[in-house]
Amino acid sequence: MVPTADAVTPPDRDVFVLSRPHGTVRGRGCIGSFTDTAAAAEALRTASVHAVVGAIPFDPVDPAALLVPRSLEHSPSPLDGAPPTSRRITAVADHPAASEHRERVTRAVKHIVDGDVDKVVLARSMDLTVEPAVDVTELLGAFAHGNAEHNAFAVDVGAAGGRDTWLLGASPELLLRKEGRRVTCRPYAGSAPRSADPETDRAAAAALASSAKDRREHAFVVDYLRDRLAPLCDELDVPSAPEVRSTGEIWHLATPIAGTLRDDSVTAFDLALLLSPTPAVCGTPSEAAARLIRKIEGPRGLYAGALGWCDARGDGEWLVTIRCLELSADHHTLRTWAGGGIVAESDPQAELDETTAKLRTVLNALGIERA
Ligand SMILES: C=C(O[C@H]1C=CC=C(C(=O)O)[C@@H]1O)C(=O)O
Repeated sequence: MVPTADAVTPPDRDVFVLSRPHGTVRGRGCIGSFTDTAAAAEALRTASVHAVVGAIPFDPVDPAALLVPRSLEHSPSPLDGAPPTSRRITAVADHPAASEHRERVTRAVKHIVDGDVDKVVLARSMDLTVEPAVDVTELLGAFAHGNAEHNAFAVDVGAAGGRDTWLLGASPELLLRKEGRRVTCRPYAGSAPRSADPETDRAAAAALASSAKDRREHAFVVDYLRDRLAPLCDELDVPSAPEVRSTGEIWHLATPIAGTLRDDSVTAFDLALLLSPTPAVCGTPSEAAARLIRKIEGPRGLYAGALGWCDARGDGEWLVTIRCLELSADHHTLRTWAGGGIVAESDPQAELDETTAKLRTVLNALGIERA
C-alpha cells in the first residue's frame, strides 16, 4: 500500500460513494492506495488494511485505482438524487467514428463465423467538453435520480495523487455481492433501446424477451458465471431463463444468481478478480475475446472493469463498470463509453444504435438534451 498524506485527501472527504437500491456505502478520507490488484487482495486477506474501495481495470495489466478509506460508512437508503443541471457540449470527439464502429462489428462477426471467438463485446467512446463545469456531488445525484433503482457511483480515482479526477456512473449490473457465505450476481446482457411511447416501449421489451439472438448473447455470461462460481459453492441457484429489466434508457435481459460459498475466507474482492471481466463486457472464450478487443479498440482503462468495496470481513459489493464517465481534473472534459455484445447474428447498424442508446445514460445525467 502506498500511504496518502491527510493534506492530499482530507479525512472527512468522500473518495467513494456507491448508491444501490438497498443502501449507500461511503469511503471517507484516503489513507493509502494500490494500483496492483494482487497486493490489495493480499492486504485484505492478511487484515493489513480494514477495507478497500475503488475500481479495477478491464485488462489486468493496466493499473487499478484502489483506495484504503479512513472509514467505510453504510446507510440503509439509496441516494434520492435530483434532476441534472442543464449543460451543453462545447467539443466532442468520437472514438471511433460511427462508420468505423459499424465496420468493426462486421469484422467481429467475421471472426465469429471463422471460429476465432463465439462472442465479443465492442465498445466506442466519446470525449466531451461540457459547460458549465461538473460538480461531482451534483452529477452523482443526477445519476441516482435517473434510474428507478437509484444506482449511482463516484470514485475519486485521483485521490492518491491529489488529482481531482473521478469515475462516475450508474451501472445497473451487479458483478457480485457477498455477505458472509452468501454470494449473489445479476449479469446483464441483451438489450433493446426504450421508447417514450408506452406501447412501443412494451413491444420492445416483449421482443427482447423472445429474441433468440439476445438470449444466446446472455447465456454466454450466465454459463461463464456458473463455471467460475460452481467450484466455490455448496449450492448455486441459476434460473434457466433470464428476466427483463430496465434502466431509464434500455431494456436488458438479466439473471439473478445466488450461491452459498464453501469457504468464507474468500473475499468479495477475490471474487471480483475471479469474475471480472465477464462476457457481458469481454466475450467468449475470454482470452481470445480480450485479445481481439485489445487489437480492435486498444486499451480500455477502467471502463468495463469493476468498481466497489470490500471490508475486513471480506463482505462487499462490486458492479461492472459501464454507463460511466471519467472526469478530468478541469471538470469540463470527460470520456464516456458504451459497448455491446456481438454474436454471429449481430447487425452493424443495430449495434451502433444500441451503443447510442446506452450513451444516453451519461448524457442525461449531464443534462445534455441533444448530443
Ligand atoms: C457493455 C455494456 O453493456 C453490457 C451490459 C448490458 C448489456 C449489454 C449488451 O446487450 O450488449 C452489454 O453486455 C455497456 O453498457 O457498455
